[in-house]
Amino acid sequence: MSPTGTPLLAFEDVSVTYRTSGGEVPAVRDVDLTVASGEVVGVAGESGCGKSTLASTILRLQPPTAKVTGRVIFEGEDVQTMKWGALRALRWAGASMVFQGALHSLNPVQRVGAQIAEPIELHQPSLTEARVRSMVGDLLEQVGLPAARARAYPHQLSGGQRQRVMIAMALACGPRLIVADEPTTALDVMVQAQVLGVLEGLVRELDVGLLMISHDLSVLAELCDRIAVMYAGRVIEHGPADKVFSDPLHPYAAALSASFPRIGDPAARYAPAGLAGDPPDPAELPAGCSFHPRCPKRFDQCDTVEPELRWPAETRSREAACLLVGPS
Ligand SMILES: Nc1ncnc2c1ncn2[C@@H]1O[C@H](COP(=O)(O)OP(=O)(O)OP(=O)(O)O)[C@@H](O)[C@H]1O
Repeated sequence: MSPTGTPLLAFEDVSVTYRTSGGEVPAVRDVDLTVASGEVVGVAGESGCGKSTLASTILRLQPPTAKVTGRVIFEGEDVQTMKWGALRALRWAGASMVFQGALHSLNPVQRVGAQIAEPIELHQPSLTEARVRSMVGDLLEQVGLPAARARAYPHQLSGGQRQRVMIAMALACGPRLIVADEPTTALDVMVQAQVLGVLEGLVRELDVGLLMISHDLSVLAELCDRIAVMYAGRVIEHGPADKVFSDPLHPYAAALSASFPRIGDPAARYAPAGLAGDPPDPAELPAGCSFHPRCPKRFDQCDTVEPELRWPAETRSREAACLLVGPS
């Protein structure tokens, strides 16, 4: 929190619906979540649960077919309604994003130094070329690369080095928030740990907020202070990272936490333990709890009642949307 108690980022009852030829797709539903300065918050869930859609609203990057309701508040201002000038200032300098797969995000025919320099030049056009070059060198060193790598093209770097370049780029304009969407998914486990270590170290050192999105709860458990687990567009569990991972309240969070520690078995890493089937198509959500068709603990009421995200009395800092958790 800031000294005034305002979080850096706050999703307030945020829902996102895509208009498609097949009808409305409710990709995100009623999400409340905050990130404070210096805090690392994780968003977990299987593919299609709405993680990236939620993240896209922070910089108003959602496609025009998406309708956002609720409020996405960054440093006290609603990103979804702010004027274009304020939005331009927000992107890179207020909040920046690190996406999955640096190979696709970086321009293959431009040296990486020039790519890191671009947002700096955009936001501080008065800086001299030499000053920008020196800032780029410093940024590369901050992410553990020699400054001379600025002259490399993306294909001359390893996957881990490219992802470090993406982190350097995200830091270039001194943002207060970094949003990292599956930043290390394409990397092998060792390199993944190194890159995540760099990211976390910098966030803590610079007192930047980090919203980290991943399907891998074990990765989030290592880095994050808090984790929100999403299913079918909703947050279904939220609490301190170690608790959500080691002692999950919701049966879906339990399945996610049980699936990922199996290093070296890539197929198993992505399948939540003991769960049959796939998450529902958001356009055809089941009645009641969206998770009930896959839930090992389902009982009759689950087919008709959609549980609210609530604070169980015995675990004040945690909440879960399950009829088995807390008073019904
Ligand atoms: N532009 C779009 N138009 C229509 N539906 C979309 C669009 N983008 C995403 N969706 C749908 O919204 C839902 C949420 O997708 P989203 O990409 O946010 O999930 P995710 O959890 O980030 O998954 P992944 O990890 O695979 O990116 C999915 O059902 C997806 O098919």
